[in-house]
Amino acid sequence: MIRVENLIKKFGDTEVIRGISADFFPGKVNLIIGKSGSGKTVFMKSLLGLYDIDGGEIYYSGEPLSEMDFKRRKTLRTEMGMVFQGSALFDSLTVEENVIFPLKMFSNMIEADMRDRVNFCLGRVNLEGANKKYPAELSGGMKKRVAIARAIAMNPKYLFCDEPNSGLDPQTSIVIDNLIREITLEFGITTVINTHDMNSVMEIGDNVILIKDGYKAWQGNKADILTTDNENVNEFVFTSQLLRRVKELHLQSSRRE
Ligand SMILES: Nc1ncnc2c1ncn2[C@@H]1O[C@H](COP(=O)(O)OP(=O)(O)OP(=O)(O)O)[C@@H](O)[C@H]1O
Repeated sequence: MIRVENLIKKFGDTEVIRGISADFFPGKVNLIIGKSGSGKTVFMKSLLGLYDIDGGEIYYSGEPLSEMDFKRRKTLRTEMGMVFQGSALFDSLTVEENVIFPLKMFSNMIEADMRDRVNFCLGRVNLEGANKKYPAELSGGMKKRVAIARAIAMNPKYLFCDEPNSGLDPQTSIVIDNLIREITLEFGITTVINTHDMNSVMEIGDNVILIKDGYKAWQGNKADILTTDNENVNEFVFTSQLLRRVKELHLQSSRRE
């Protein structure tokens, strides 16, 4: 579990994250949504310990991040998987070399066990047999799946994904969303995803946090989105005609029941 208490992050005199508190539970997909520039990336980088924060605290399984020394932070890093925008694979390495990379860097496993783990992870993302391919030979969706396989190679407790669907078509996005959700549930991972993608929110949003101008403007789940009268949610989520219509129909049918 990750607990964030009254997180504040400034750049110079400008407060970019303005007192956000939130709990992220294991086995749940937690989505951070918000307009461009609202603070999603700064929030996630703060969680990862990439920024020194200016106030508040982040707890990993109850342990304050600010009190972790270098050695403890390094161990924590091995408990985190990351899927970056654009997949961030090493182009000169094969699929299996990409996935084995964190194991070689951070584990003491023997080579045969590492190979087994790589094959398990590639199987889990339905990429059996792709071991010897290079990223350039893969589609965008396949690259994302390799990135997910690499992110789970170390059996992480926490998984962070920054815009995992960027550059993917809607159908492939759903495949990736569902894969992340299945893995989150199956391995009891605490997953935090930054996204703009409303399809993702309605598909896998167990716990959704809307950030506006650096503060938490709303929190709920995908079902709550259809019923809330929070103006910030409606402004952000229902800019799409289609979603607005879906919400109207949903409210009409619940009034009839
Ligand atoms: N290193 C930095 N120095 C100064 N200001 C920064 C820095 N990084 C981000 N900011 C500012 O913090 C605010 C939040 O930025 P952030 O990147 O978190 O937004 P975002 O919600 O992730 O946007 P997007 O969806 O476009 O990625 C912005 O006003 C941005 O200009």
